[in-house]
Amino acid sequence: MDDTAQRLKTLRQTIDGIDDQILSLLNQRAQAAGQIGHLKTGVLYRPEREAQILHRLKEANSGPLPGASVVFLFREIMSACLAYERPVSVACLGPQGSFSEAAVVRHFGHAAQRRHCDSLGDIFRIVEANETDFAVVPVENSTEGAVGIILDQMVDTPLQACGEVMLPIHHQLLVRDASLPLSEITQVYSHSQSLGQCHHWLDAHLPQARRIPVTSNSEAARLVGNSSEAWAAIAGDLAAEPYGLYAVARHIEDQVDNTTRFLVFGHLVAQPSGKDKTSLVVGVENRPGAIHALLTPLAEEGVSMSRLESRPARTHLWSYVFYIDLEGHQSEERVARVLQEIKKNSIFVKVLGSYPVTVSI
Ligand SMILES: C=C(O[C@@H]1C=C(C(=O)O)C=C[C@H]1O)C(=O)O
Repeated sequence: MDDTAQRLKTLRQTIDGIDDQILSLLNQRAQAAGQIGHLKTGVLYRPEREAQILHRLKEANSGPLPGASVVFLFREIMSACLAYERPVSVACLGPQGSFSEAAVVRHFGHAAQRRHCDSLGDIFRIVEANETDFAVVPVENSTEGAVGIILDQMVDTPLQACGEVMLPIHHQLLVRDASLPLSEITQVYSHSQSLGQCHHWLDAHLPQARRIPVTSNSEAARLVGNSSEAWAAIAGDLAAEPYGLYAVARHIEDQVDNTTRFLVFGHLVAQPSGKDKTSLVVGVENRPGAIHALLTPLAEEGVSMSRLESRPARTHLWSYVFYIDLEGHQSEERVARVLQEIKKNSIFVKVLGSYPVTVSI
């Protein structure tokens, strides 16, 4: 055996020894998590505890593994530990291969059971009826803005927001026959948000193709996979393989840092994690200075606002509701004081929930 072969053998023995230790530790961890599970009632998943674990390990990490890998691996470890007791079930927009599914996996890990819904309209109802533990819904995109149908439903649902997910969105042009020239594509299918996010690329490269909005990107991929027409779909990587499609153009989104923010909804009230956000919907009177009065308490209490979005109220013509994200948990005193003041200056307030900010990877 030459010197290199000997070194390879020794290093592989070292790795085998480390793997044995990791395996034993993982099983010890699953058992400890299981014992905690027996002390709980209801859903075992605790978003604030998971966020604290990920923040702590990311900060404690001295490398050489990057923080993103540490977060990814421990997310999966927690997902597997939870599934050993009982996997969480999560409703998301489907069919298989959607960005919503990618958001579920990014937040809950691969052990989460996914329930794919045909339209965004069904998702809250499924969790409200206890058919799944949670729902993950898209609320805003960095290129296309708010997802209106979800904002409207958030006002009506009794569910609580208990987590957020930031997902980088990269679009691919998917076709059944990889040799099909782009100039021969007659129709391109996708969700309207995604068609909007790729608007400039489509003008430049597929000017002849009709753009057809459908309920989701993966539904677009499914349609194209089932047809022998010269059609294309715009969707993410996950949607290619299940429908027998090939990516003939990659990263066709107009903005390279295109990101969608999702919220997790469930029956669970997330406890403070130390790094939280609170989302609310506020209706104000249509009078001069109403918004100013609404926002003044924030400045006075030093509470930052990370989002302010207006949307027409469906009850009165030309009245608006505002979607506001504040930094902090509603149980923190200064946030509670701000909420009190906002209540005084508005027609109605609905606190959608407080939840840990996404742990970036
Ligand atoms: C073990 C617990 O339950 C679940 C599993 C966790 C884990 O694997 O570390 C963390 C939070 C919960 O989702 C706990 O609450 O501590």
